[in-house]
Amino acid sequence: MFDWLHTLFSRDLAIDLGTANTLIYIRGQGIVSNEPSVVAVQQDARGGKKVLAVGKEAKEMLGRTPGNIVAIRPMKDGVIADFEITAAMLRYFIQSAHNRKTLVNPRIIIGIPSGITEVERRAVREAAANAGAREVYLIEQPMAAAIGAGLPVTEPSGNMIVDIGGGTSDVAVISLAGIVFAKSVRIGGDKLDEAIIQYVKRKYNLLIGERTAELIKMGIGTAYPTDEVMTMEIKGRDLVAGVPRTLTVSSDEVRDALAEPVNGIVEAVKLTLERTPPELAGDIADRGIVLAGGGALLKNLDTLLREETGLPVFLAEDPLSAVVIGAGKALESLDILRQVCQPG
Ligand SMILES: Nc1ncnc2c1ncn2[C@@H]1O[C@H](COP(=O)(O)OP(=O)(O)OP(=O)(O)O)[C@@H](O)[C@H]1O
Repeated sequence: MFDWLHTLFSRDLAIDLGTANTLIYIRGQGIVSNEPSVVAVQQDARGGKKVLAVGKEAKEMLGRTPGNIVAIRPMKDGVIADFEITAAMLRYFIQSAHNRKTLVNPRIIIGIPSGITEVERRAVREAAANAGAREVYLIEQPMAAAIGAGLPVTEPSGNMIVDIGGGTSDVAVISLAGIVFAKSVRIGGDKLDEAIIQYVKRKYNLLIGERTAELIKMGIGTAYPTDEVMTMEIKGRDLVAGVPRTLTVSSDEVRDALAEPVNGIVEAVKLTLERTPPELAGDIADRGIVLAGGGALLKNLDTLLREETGLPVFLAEDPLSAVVIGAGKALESLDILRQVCQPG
Protein backbone atom coordinates (compact mmCIF):
# COMPACT_ATOMS: atom_id res chain seq x y z
CA MET A 1 0.00 0.00 0.00
CA PHE A 2 1.32 3.48 -0.84
CA ASP A 3 1.96 5.38 2.33
CA TRP A 4 -0.17 8.40 1.28
CA LEU A 5 -3.07 6.07 0.54
CA HIS A 6 -2.67 4.53 3.96
CA THR A 7 -2.66 7.96 5.58
CA LEU A 8 -5.76 8.98 3.64
CA PHE A 9 -7.94 5.97 4.24
CA SER A 10 -6.86 4.18 7.36
CA ARG A 11 -7.75 5.35 10.79
CA ASP A 12 -4.68 4.63 12.88
CA LEU A 13 -5.55 4.43 16.56
CA ALA A 14 -3.86 4.90 19.90
CA ILE A 15 -5.60 3.25 22.83
CA ASP A 16 -5.08 3.61 26.57
CA LEU A 17 -6.32 0.27 27.83
CA GLY A 18 -6.68 1.35 31.43
CA THR A 19 -8.09 -0.58 34.34
CA ALA A 20 -10.56 2.24 35.02
CA ASN A 21 -10.99 3.98 31.64
CA THR A 22 -10.25 3.18 28.02
CA LEU A 23 -9.44 6.16 25.80
CA ILE A 24 -9.09 6.20 22.02
CA TYR A 25 -7.16 8.65 19.86
CA ILE A 26 -7.43 8.74 16.07
CA ARG A 27 -4.39 9.91 14.16
CA GLY A 28 -4.96 13.43 12.88
CA GLN A 29 -8.11 13.89 14.98
CA GLY A 30 -7.19 13.48 18.67
CA ILE A 31 -9.21 11.82 21.42
CA VAL A 32 -12.51 10.46 20.10
CA SER A 33 -13.68 8.26 22.92
CA ASN A 34 -13.32 8.00 26.68
CA GLU A 35 -15.30 5.25 28.37
CA PRO A 36 -15.09 3.27 31.60
CA SER A 37 -13.44 -0.17 31.15
CA VAL A 38 -16.58 -1.99 32.19
CA VAL A 39 -18.57 -4.72 30.44
CA ALA A 40 -22.04 -5.95 31.41
CA VAL A 41 -22.39 -9.66 30.71
CA GLN A 42 -25.41 -11.94 30.80
CA GLN A 43 -24.74 -15.51 31.83
CA ASP A 44 -26.93 -18.32 30.60
CA ALA A 45 -27.62 -21.58 32.43
CA ARG A 46 -24.83 -23.39 30.56
CA GLY A 47 -22.18 -20.82 31.55
CA GLY A 48 -22.20 -19.04 28.18
CA LYS A 49 -21.63 -15.27 28.24
CA LYS A 50 -23.32 -12.58 26.19
CA VAL A 51 -22.09 -8.98 26.21
CA LEU A 52 -25.02 -6.65 26.96
CA ALA A 53 -23.33 -3.28 27.34
CA VAL A 54 -19.86 -1.74 27.31
CA GLY A 55 -18.49 1.50 28.76
CA LYS A 56 -20.65 4.17 30.44
CA GLU A 57 -23.86 2.19 30.14
CA ALA A 58 -22.21 -0.83 31.78
CA LYS A 59 -20.65 1.27 34.58
CA GLU A 60 -24.11 2.52 35.58
CA MET A 61 -25.00 -1.13 36.14
CA LEU A 62 -22.11 -1.81 38.58
CA GLY A 63 -23.59 -3.03 41.87
CA ARG A 64 -27.12 -2.76 40.49
CA THR A 65 -27.55 -5.92 38.40
CA PRO A 66 -29.98 -8.84 38.87
CA GLY A 67 -28.52 -12.31 39.41
CA ASN A 68 -27.87 -13.42 35.82
CA ILE A 69 -26.26 -10.15 34.70
CA VAL A 70 -22.83 -9.07 35.94
CA ALA A 71 -21.01 -5.81 35.33
CA ILE A 72 -17.33 -6.76 35.04
CA ARG A 73 -14.17 -4.68 35.13
CA PRO A 74 -12.00 -7.12 33.17
CA MET A 75 -8.74 -5.30 33.88
CA LYS A 76 -9.16 -4.73 37.60
CA ASP A 77 -5.91 -4.44 39.65
CA GLY A 78 -3.77 -3.65 36.61
CA VAL A 79 -3.87 -7.19 35.25
CA ILE A 80 -6.15 -8.82 32.73
CA ALA A 81 -8.49 -10.72 34.99
CA ASP A 82 -10.69 -11.93 32.13
CA PHE A 83 -9.12 -12.39 28.66
CA GLU A 84 -12.32 -13.09 26.78
CA ILE A 85 -14.13 -10.05 28.12
CA THR A 86 -11.09 -7.78 27.66
CA ALA A 87 -10.92 -8.88 24.02
CA ALA A 88 -14.66 -8.24 23.54
CA MET A 89 -14.31 -4.80 25.12
CA LEU A 90 -11.32 -3.86 22.97
CA ARG A 91 -13.13 -5.02 19.83
CA TYR A 92 -16.20 -2.97 20.76
CA PHE A 93 -14.17 0.20 21.37
CA ILE A 94 -12.11 -0.20 18.17
CA GLN A 95 -15.20 -0.84 16.07
CA SER A 96 -17.11 2.07 17.51
CA ALA A 97 -14.14 4.40 16.93
CA HIS A 98 -14.26 3.28 13.30
CA ASN A 99 -18.03 3.60 12.99
CA ARG A 100 -17.77 0.10 11.55
CA LYS A 101 -16.48 1.40 8.20
CA THR A 102 -12.81 0.51 8.21
CA LEU A 103 -11.36 1.18 4.79
CA VAL A 104 -7.82 0.04 5.34
CA ASN A 105 -6.82 -1.97 8.36
CA PRO A 106 -5.27 0.42 10.82
CA ARG A 107 -2.06 0.56 12.78
CA ILE A 108 -2.86 0.44 16.49
CA ILE A 109 -0.74 1.44 19.48
CA ILE A 110 -1.96 0.20 22.84
CA GLY A 111 -0.85 1.56 26.20
CA ILE A 112 -0.70 -1.37 28.62
CA PRO A 113 -0.12 -1.54 32.39
CA SER A 114 3.61 -1.94 32.98
CA GLY A 115 3.29 -4.98 35.21
CA ILE A 116 1.45 -7.32 32.80
CA THR A 117 2.92 -10.67 31.82
CA GLU A 118 4.04 -11.87 28.38
CA VAL A 119 0.90 -14.02 28.14
CA GLU A 120 -1.26 -10.98 28.83
CA ARG A 121 0.66 -8.92 26.27
CA ARG A 122 0.02 -11.59 23.68
CA ALA A 123 -3.67 -11.59 24.57
CA VAL A 124 -3.89 -7.83 24.02
CA ARG A 125 -2.05 -8.09 20.67
CA GLU A 126 -4.33 -10.89 19.51
CA ALA A 127 -7.44 -9.04 20.57
CA ALA A 128 -6.33 -5.98 18.58
CA ALA A 129 -5.43 -8.11 15.56
CA ASN A 130 -8.83 -9.81 15.72
CA ALA A 131 -10.47 -6.41 15.82
CA GLY A 132 -8.85 -5.62 12.46
CA ALA A 133 -5.46 -4.08 13.30
CA ARG A 134 -2.85 -4.36 10.55
CA GLU A 135 0.09 -3.64 12.83
CA VAL A 136 -0.05 -3.68 16.62
CA TYR A 137 2.42 -1.88 18.88
CA LEU A 138 2.48 -1.96 22.65
CA ILE A 139 3.72 0.88 24.83
CA GLU A 140 4.02 0.80 28.60
CA GLN A 141 1.66 3.27 30.23
CA PRO A 142 4.33 5.19 32.22
CA MET A 143 6.34 5.75 29.02
CA ALA A 144 3.22 6.92 27.19
CA ALA A 145 2.24 9.14 30.14
CA ALA A 146 5.70 10.75 30.14
CA ILE A 147 5.45 11.51 26.41
CA GLY A 148 1.89 12.78 26.90
CA ALA A 149 3.04 15.06 29.72
CA GLY A 150 5.62 16.56 27.36
CA LEU A 151 8.75 15.14 29.00
CA PRO A 152 11.82 14.92 26.74
CA VAL A 153 11.97 11.11 26.99
CA THR A 154 14.43 10.55 24.14
CA GLU A 155 17.11 12.86 25.58
CA PRO A 156 19.94 11.62 27.79
CA SER A 157 18.45 13.14 30.94
CA GLY A 158 16.48 11.77 33.88
CA ASN A 159 12.71 12.26 33.93
CA MET A 160 10.44 10.95 36.66
CA ILE A 161 6.80 10.17 35.98
CA VAL A 162 4.26 8.91 38.51
CA ASP A 163 1.19 7.48 36.79
CA ILE A 164 -1.60 6.88 39.30
CA GLY A 165 -4.35 4.91 37.64
CA GLY A 166 -7.33 2.91 38.83
CA GLY A 167 -5.49 -0.31 39.61
CA THR A 168 -1.82 0.57 39.92
CA SER A 169 0.58 3.41 40.46
CA ASP A 170 3.66 3.28 38.29
CA VAL A 171 6.71 5.29 39.16
CA ALA A 172 9.31 5.37 36.40
CA VAL A 173 12.60 7.05 35.65
CA ILE A 174 13.04 7.50 31.92
CA SER A 175 16.10 8.48 29.90
CA LEU A 176 17.12 7.92 26.27
CA ALA A 177 13.69 6.48 25.35
CA GLY A 178 14.01 3.69 27.91
CA ILE A 179 12.74 2.99 31.40
CA VAL A 180 15.84 3.05 33.63
CA PHE A 181 14.04 2.05 36.81
CA ALA A 182 10.37 1.45 37.50
CA LYS A 183 8.30 0.49 40.48
CA SER A 184 4.70 -0.58 40.14
CA VAL A 185 2.47 -0.91 43.19
CA ARG A 186 -1.04 -2.28 43.24
CA ILE A 187 -2.36 0.88 44.81
CA GLY A 188 -4.49 3.16 42.68
CA GLY A 189 -7.87 4.86 42.72
CA ASP A 190 -9.68 1.55 43.43
CA LYS A 191 -7.71 1.04 46.67
CA LEU A 192 -8.59 4.58 47.74
CA ASP A 193 -12.30 3.89 47.13
CA GLU A 194 -12.02 0.64 49.07
CA ALA A 195 -10.34 2.45 51.99
CA ILE A 196 -13.28 4.90 52.15
CA ILE A 197 -15.80 2.01 52.14
CA GLN A 198 -13.95 0.31 55.03
CA TYR A 199 -13.66 3.52 57.05
CA VAL A 200 -17.36 4.40 56.78
CA LYS A 201 -18.27 0.82 57.62
CA ARG A 202 -16.03 0.72 60.71
CA LYS A 203 -16.85 4.17 62.03
CA TYR A 204 -20.54 4.48 61.18
CA ASN A 205 -21.76 0.94 60.49
CA LEU A 206 -22.85 2.21 57.11
CA LEU A 207 -22.31 0.22 53.93
CA ILE A 208 -21.70 2.33 50.83
CA GLY A 209 -21.10 1.18 47.24
CA GLU A 210 -17.98 1.65 45.06
CA ARG A 211 -19.60 4.42 43.03
CA THR A 212 -20.47 6.42 46.17
CA ALA A 213 -16.95 5.94 47.55
CA GLU A 214 -15.45 7.24 44.28
CA LEU A 215 -17.72 10.31 44.39
CA ILE A 216 -16.64 11.02 47.99
CA LYS A 217 -12.97 10.71 46.98
CA MET A 218 -13.37 13.03 44.00
CA GLY A 219 -15.53 15.49 45.96
CA ILE A 220 -13.80 15.92 49.32
CA GLY A 221 -10.81 13.52 49.26
CA THR A 222 -7.46 15.14 50.08
CA ALA A 223 -3.92 13.88 50.63
CA TYR A 224 -2.84 16.94 52.63
CA PRO A 225 -5.00 19.41 54.61
CA THR A 226 -6.78 22.10 52.60
CA ASP A 227 -7.43 25.63 53.90
CA GLU A 228 -11.04 24.82 54.64
CA VAL A 229 -12.64 21.62 55.86
CA MET A 230 -15.18 20.30 53.31
CA THR A 231 -18.22 18.13 54.05
CA MET A 232 -20.45 15.88 52.01
CA GLU A 233 -23.73 14.09 52.58
CA ILE A 234 -23.52 10.38 51.79
CA LYS A 235 -26.10 7.61 51.48
CA GLY A 236 -25.79 3.92 52.22
CA ARG A 237 -27.34 1.01 54.09
CA ASP A 238 -27.22 0.89 57.88
CA LEU A 239 -25.61 -2.43 58.79
CA VAL A 240 -27.48 -2.69 62.11
CA ALA A 241 -30.99 -1.52 61.21
CA GLY A 242 -30.71 -2.73 57.60
CA VAL A 243 -32.34 0.44 56.23
CA PRO A 244 -31.04 3.25 54.01
CA ARG A 245 -29.39 6.08 55.97
CA THR A 246 -27.81 9.44 55.19
CA LEU A 247 -24.92 11.05 57.06
CA THR A 248 -22.35 13.82 56.66
CA VAL A 249 -18.61 13.13 56.42
CA SER A 250 -15.78 15.67 56.47
CA SER A 251 -12.62 15.99 54.39
CA ASP A 252 -10.54 15.40 57.54
CA GLU A 253 -12.21 12.02 58.01
CA VAL A 254 -11.72 11.09 54.36
CA ARG A 255 -8.03 12.04 54.57
CA ASP A 256 -7.66 9.72 57.57
CA ALA A 257 -9.36 6.96 55.58
CA LEU A 258 -6.99 7.48 52.64
CA ALA A 259 -3.78 7.84 54.65
CA GLU A 260 -2.58 4.25 54.30
CA PRO A 261 -2.88 3.79 50.53
CA VAL A 262 -1.69 7.35 49.87
CA ASN A 263 1.35 6.62 51.99
CA GLY A 264 2.00 3.51 49.88
CA ILE A 265 2.25 5.73 46.79
CA VAL A 266 4.60 8.16 48.58
CA GLU A 267 6.82 5.23 49.64
CA ALA A 268 7.00 3.95 46.05
CA VAL A 269 8.21 7.38 44.92
CA LYS A 270 10.82 7.54 47.68
CA LEU A 271 12.06 4.04 46.94
CA THR A 272 12.42 4.87 43.25
CA LEU A 273 14.39 8.02 44.12
CA GLU A 274 16.71 5.93 46.30
CA ARG A 275 17.34 3.50 43.43
CA THR A 276 17.94 6.14 40.77
CA PRO A 277 21.54 6.44 39.53
CA PRO A 278 23.11 9.70 40.81
CA GLU A 279 23.39 11.57 37.48
CA LEU A 280 19.73 10.95 36.73
CA ALA A 281 18.75 11.80 40.33
CA GLY A 282 20.45 15.16 39.82
CA ASP A 283 18.34 15.79 36.70
CA ILE A 284 15.17 14.91 38.62
CA ALA A 285 16.12 17.29 41.45
CA ASP A 286 16.31 20.07 38.83
CA ARG A 287 13.27 19.19 36.76
CA GLY A 288 11.03 17.71 39.43
CA ILE A 289 8.50 14.90 39.42
CA VAL A 290 5.52 14.84 37.05
CA LEU A 291 2.20 13.29 38.11
CA ALA A 292 -0.26 11.77 35.63
CA GLY A 293 -3.27 9.42 35.73
CA GLY A 294 -6.67 10.15 37.27
CA GLY A 295 -5.38 9.43 40.78
CA ALA A 296 -3.06 12.44 40.44
CA LEU A 297 -6.21 14.59 40.67
CA LEU A 298 -6.62 13.71 44.36
CA LYS A 299 -6.53 17.15 45.96
CA ASN A 300 -3.15 18.18 47.40
CA LEU A 301 -1.36 14.97 46.45
CA ASP A 302 1.24 17.15 44.75
CA THR A 303 1.65 19.19 47.97
CA LEU A 304 2.14 16.02 50.02
CA LEU A 305 4.77 14.67 47.60
CA ARG A 306 6.56 18.02 47.62
CA GLU A 307 6.67 17.94 51.43
CA GLU A 308 7.84 14.34 51.55
CA THR A 309 10.54 14.49 48.87
CA GLY A 310 11.64 18.12 48.99
CA LEU A 311 11.52 18.15 45.16
CA PRO A 312 9.41 20.19 42.76
CA VAL A 313 6.22 18.29 41.81
CA PHE A 314 4.02 19.11 38.80
CA LEU A 315 0.71 17.82 37.55
CA ALA A 316 0.51 16.85 33.86
CA GLU A 317 -1.76 19.23 31.96
CA ASP A 318 -4.50 16.66 31.50
CA PRO A 319 -3.67 13.76 33.86
CA LEU A 320 -6.52 11.49 32.71
CA SER A 321 -5.53 11.77 29.04
CA ALA A 322 -1.73 11.77 29.35
CA VAL A 323 -1.33 8.09 28.38
CA VAL A 324 -3.50 8.21 25.27
CA ILE A 325 -2.01 11.56 24.20
CA GLY A 326 1.49 10.08 24.57
CA ALA A 327 0.54 6.96 22.61
CA GLY A 328 -1.06 9.29 20.02
CA LYS A 329 2.16 11.29 19.69
CA ALA A 330 4.00 8.03 19.02
CA LEU A 331 1.41 7.30 16.32
CA GLU A 332 1.99 10.68 14.69
CA SER A 333 5.78 10.32 14.75
CA LEU A 334 7.42 7.22 13.30
CA ASP A 335 10.64 8.32 14.96
CA ILE A 336 9.18 8.18 18.48
CA LEU A 337 7.26 5.02 17.58
CA ARG A 338 10.44 3.15 16.60
CA GLN A 339 12.23 4.22 19.76
CA VAL A 340 9.61 3.55 22.41
CA CYS A 341 7.15 0.91 21.17
CA GLN A 342 7.43 -2.82 20.94
CA PRO A 343 6.06 -4.24 17.69
CA GLY A 344 3.46 -6.96 17.99
N1 LIG B 1 -10.73 14.29 40.82
C1 LIG B 1 -10.27 13.09 41.17
N2 LIG B 1 -9.78 12.88 42.41
C2 LIG B 1 -9.31 11.67 42.78
N3 LIG B 1 -9.30 10.60 41.97
C3 LIG B 1 -9.78 10.74 40.72
C4 LIG B 1 -10.29 11.99 40.25
N4 LIG B 1 -10.72 11.83 38.96
C5 LIG B 1 -10.48 10.53 38.65
N5 LIG B 1 -9.92 9.88 39.69
C6 LIG B 1 -9.56 8.46 39.78
O1 LIG B 1 -8.65 8.13 38.78
C7 LIG B 1 -8.75 6.72 38.51
C8 LIG B 1 -8.74 6.49 37.03
O2 LIG B 1 -7.57 6.99 36.49
P1 LIG B 1 -7.09 6.57 35.03
O3 LIG B 1 -8.21 6.70 34.06
O4 LIG B 1 -5.84 7.32 34.76
O5 LIG B 1 -6.79 5.04 35.29
P2 LIG B 1 -6.49 3.90 34.22
O6 LIG B 1 -5.48 4.41 33.24
O7 LIG B 1 -7.74 3.38 33.68
O8 LIG B 1 -5.85 2.82 35.20
P3 LIG B 1 -4.43 2.05 35.13
O9 LIG B 1 -3.37 3.08 34.88
O10 LIG B 1 -4.32 1.41 36.49
O11 LIG B 1 -4.57 1.06 34.04
C9 LIG B 1 -10.05 6.25 39.13
O12 LIG B 1 -9.76 5.48 40.29
C10 LIG B 1 -10.74 7.55 39.50
O13 LIG B 1 -11.56 7.40 40.65
